[in-house]
Amino acid sequence: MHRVAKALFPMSSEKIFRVALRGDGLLTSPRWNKGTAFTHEERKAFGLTGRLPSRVNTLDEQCERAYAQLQARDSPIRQNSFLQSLKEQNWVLYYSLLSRHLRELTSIIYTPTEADAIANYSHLFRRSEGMYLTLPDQDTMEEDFLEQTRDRDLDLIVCTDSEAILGIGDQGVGGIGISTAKSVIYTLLAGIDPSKALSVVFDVGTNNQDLLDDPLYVGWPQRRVRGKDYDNFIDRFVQLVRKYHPHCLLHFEDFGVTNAQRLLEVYRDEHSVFNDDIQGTGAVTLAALMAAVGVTKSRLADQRYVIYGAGSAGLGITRQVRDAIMATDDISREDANKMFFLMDRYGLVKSSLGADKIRSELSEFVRPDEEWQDVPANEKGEVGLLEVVKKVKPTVLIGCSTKGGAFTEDVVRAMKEGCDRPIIFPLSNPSRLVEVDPKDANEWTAGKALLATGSPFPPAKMPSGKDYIIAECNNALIYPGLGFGSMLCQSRRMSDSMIIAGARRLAALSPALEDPDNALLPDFDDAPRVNFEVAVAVAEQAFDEDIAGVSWKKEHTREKAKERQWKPVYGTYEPDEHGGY
Ligand SMILES: NC(=O)C1=CN([C@@H]2O[C@H](COP(=O)(O)OP(=O)(O)OC[C@H]3O[C@@H](n4cnc5c(N)ncnc54)[C@H](O)[C@@H]3O)[C@@H](O)[C@H]2O)C=CC1
Ligand SMILES: CC(=O)C(=O)O
Ligand SMILES: [Mg+2]
Repeated sequence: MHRVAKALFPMSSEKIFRVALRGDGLLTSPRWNKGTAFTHEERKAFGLTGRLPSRVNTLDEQCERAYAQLQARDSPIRQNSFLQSLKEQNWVLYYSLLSRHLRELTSIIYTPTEADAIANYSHLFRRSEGMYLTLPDQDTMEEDFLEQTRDRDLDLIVCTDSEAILGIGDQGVGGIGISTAKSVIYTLLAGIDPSKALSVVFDVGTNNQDLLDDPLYVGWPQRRVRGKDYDNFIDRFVQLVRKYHPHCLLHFEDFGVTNAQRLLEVYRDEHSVFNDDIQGTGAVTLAALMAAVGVTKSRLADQRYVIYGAGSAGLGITRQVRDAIMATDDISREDANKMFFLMDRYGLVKSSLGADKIRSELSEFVRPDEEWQDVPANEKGEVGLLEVVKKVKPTVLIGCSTKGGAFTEDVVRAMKEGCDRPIIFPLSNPSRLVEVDPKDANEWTAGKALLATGSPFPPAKMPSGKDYIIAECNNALIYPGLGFGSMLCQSRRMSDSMIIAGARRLAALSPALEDPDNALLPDFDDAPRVNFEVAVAVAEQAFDEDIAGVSWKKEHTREKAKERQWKPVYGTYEPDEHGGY
């Protein structure tokens, strides 16, 4: 989208804009459209008088009407479509409505409902929502990129190759829906100006046979391209971002497990890149664990960790927590690694499984076979979760396996036998894939489990009759702040210490600090404040490490962050005689 209007003052605090659009052009621009909120003076000045009914509405009234229209949609997926179309009409109204019903509507535009919207993308398709880069068209990538980004000052690009979407696997071109949803969350929770964000899908084919067989599938109907051709395609794009938008944060979302960590390692020293499933999930889980060990009055280093599902999220969490243990408790990497027991679809990650099953990235965490000789295994020599729990007596059990119900009653009860306050985080999304319903885990542990989930769940009842609020340990509670902090200070990269600083700030806001029976993490309704605090901590850390790229000083971080935030409020428009820019 080309810029057609300019703010007289910086975007966040200004109220007056000179706008070059008129008539239908203005009404069909989601960035500038106000619908019935255009004043009579504006209607005259911009050729809108005959295009709108007479009454001028306030934003409050518009939100009230839109909310009633939304509620008339009888299913979450229809509500998702309604909100998608509202976004295409009027950004201020869309974001204002979401902000007013944050918890309720986040579940519609993000997990769990967005997973269904993505799975049905080709059937729900109405219009473009970002940049579709298809592998066979790569020779025109630079032209296509400039077509959409020329004259735009981008702060953020969210991209996906759609191989591991939200726990529902390979979704081909429909994965653009996760790029846009994550980008919306950046605006909603961190105030990123939506006109400075771009959503991208890399369509490198799909191995989802249902999509390949679907005549209405709108993506490139070929099997996934891998290897050098894939790497070159992604690299072309990253180099374009570096060339034209050197300060823009490049956020990777839902890449497959064979590419996610690898790409992060390749690019993280070159540019400010961030992998949300690895780093965002690692950070929010670290914060929840810090809060949980606060409740049990122990240290991260005192725990025994079973991580069930050793993919991007599982390994990201493991490394993040391991690094925090090393940094906090002066423990060697080798000793810290020994605290973790990783599991995947073939059971415990142990040495006899061999390189065909164990990805090289897991090598630090492979358990020696000798340790498991006395433990029952199946005919393939695989050790299951119940056996691992009985032997290890974990104090922490984290699920990111996409295996709904994997934490069975036997497993949870066995864990409770080994420790008084089991810390159980079934993090898989969407809700139907959760490893254990938190209500059950609470019941099987007589209310002793400290719980957090990836998608929203209703409170569980404690034996006292009090509600136990299930913390939503979703990376959305932290990634917008991590990203905003990095954009704000234009850090050359997103360092591990910046991420740990963000996690510490989030943990310091835990309601469980006030009362151990409270939720481990702040309520999602508080996510904007929380992400703001995270952003400030992250940017301040970048100054401390001397990787901030701005000329202002560290002590101005908070005020700069406030100034920079985009808010969904209408300004006053004046015609721009000179055609804007
Ligand atoms: N709460 C949050 O903020 C986040 C939650 N997630 C969720 O975590 C889950 C995994 O996501 P990613 O790590 O990105 O995917 P991934 O595909 O990288 O990892 C999944 C891992 O689980 C393993 N797995 C599959 N079936 C299994 C089984 N039956 N038993 C044990 N392991 C099994 C896979 O082999 C793979 O290694 C998804 O449901 C995703 O939605 C992911 C990122 C953030
Ligand atoms: C939350 C998220 O990033 C995921 O489920 O993949
Ligand atoms: Mg994700």
